[in-house]
Amino acid sequence: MALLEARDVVSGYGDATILHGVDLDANEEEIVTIIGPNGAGKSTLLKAIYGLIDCWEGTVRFDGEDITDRRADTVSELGMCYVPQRGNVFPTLSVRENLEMGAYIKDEVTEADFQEVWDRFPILEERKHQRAESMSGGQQQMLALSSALMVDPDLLVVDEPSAGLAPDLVDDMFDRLVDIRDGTETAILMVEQNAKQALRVSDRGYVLDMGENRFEGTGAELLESDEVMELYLGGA
Ligand SMILES: Nc1ncnc2c1ncn2[C@@H]1O[C@H](COP(=O)(O)OP(=O)(O)OP(=O)(O)O)[C@@H](O)[C@H]1O
Repeated sequence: MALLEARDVVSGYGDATILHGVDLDANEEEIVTIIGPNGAGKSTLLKAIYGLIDCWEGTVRFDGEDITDRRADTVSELGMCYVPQRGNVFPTLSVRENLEMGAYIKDEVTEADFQEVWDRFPILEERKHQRAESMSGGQQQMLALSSALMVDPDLLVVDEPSAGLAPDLVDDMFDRLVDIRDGTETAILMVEQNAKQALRVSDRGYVLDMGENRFEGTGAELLESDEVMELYLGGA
C-alpha cells in the first residue's frame, strides 16, 4: 500500500470543478512531482489532499487511514506537512521562532531538533535571530521547509519549492530536497514549474492537464517521453 493514495478526486471552488477525478500515489521515501500547464489544477490537488479544500468526490488515504474529510490541522498530526507557495514563513518572527512555530504540535522542542536544522542549512543558524522577512527568497524557502520538518513528517507536500529562486539556485534547491529525503526518510510530493529539473530528482511524476491525469511514470520515463517533452516540457 502506498503512503498516500488519492483516488478519483473531484474538487474545485464554488461551482467551478477544477479536478475531474484525479489519481495519485506517493510511496514512502519517494520524491513525486506533479507538472502541467498553468491552471491545470496542480496546487488545487495538493490543497484537496491536505484538506485545505473539500474533496467533492473520491478518497484520500494516508498511512492506511481515510483522511478524505479531515481538516488540514488534523492531517498534520498524522504526519503530513504542507508548505504553501506563498506566505510560508512568519515574516516578523525570527528564524528560530519560526522553527518553534513549526514544531507547535510537539510536546517538547530540543536543542537537538534545532541542531539538525543548523547542520542541514548553516545559513539559518547564522541568521537565527534575524526576522524571516529580512532573508532572501531561497533562505525563506529553506526556513519554510525546515519548519515543516520540525515535526518529523512522513510526507512533505510542497507547492513549488523553486518559486522565486534565481535560475542558478534552482538545481541547488532540488539537491537539498534529495538530501532531506535521504537524511530524514521523508517522502516529498511537490508541484513544480521547473519541470525538467524537478523530474531529474524525482522517483516518479504525474502530468496533470485540465484537472485530469495525462501521463505518469518514473522521472526518467517522463523525461524520455517524446509526447511529454513535446506537449509539456517545451520540446527537446
Ligand atoms: N481560491 C480560488 N478560488 C477560485 N478559483 C481558484 C482558486 N484557486 C485557484 N483557482 C482556479 O483553479 C484553477 C486551477 O488553479 P491551480 O492553482 O490549482 O492551478 P495550477 O496547475 O497550480 O497552476 P499554476 O501552475 O499556474 O500555479 C485555475 O483556473 C484557478 O484560477
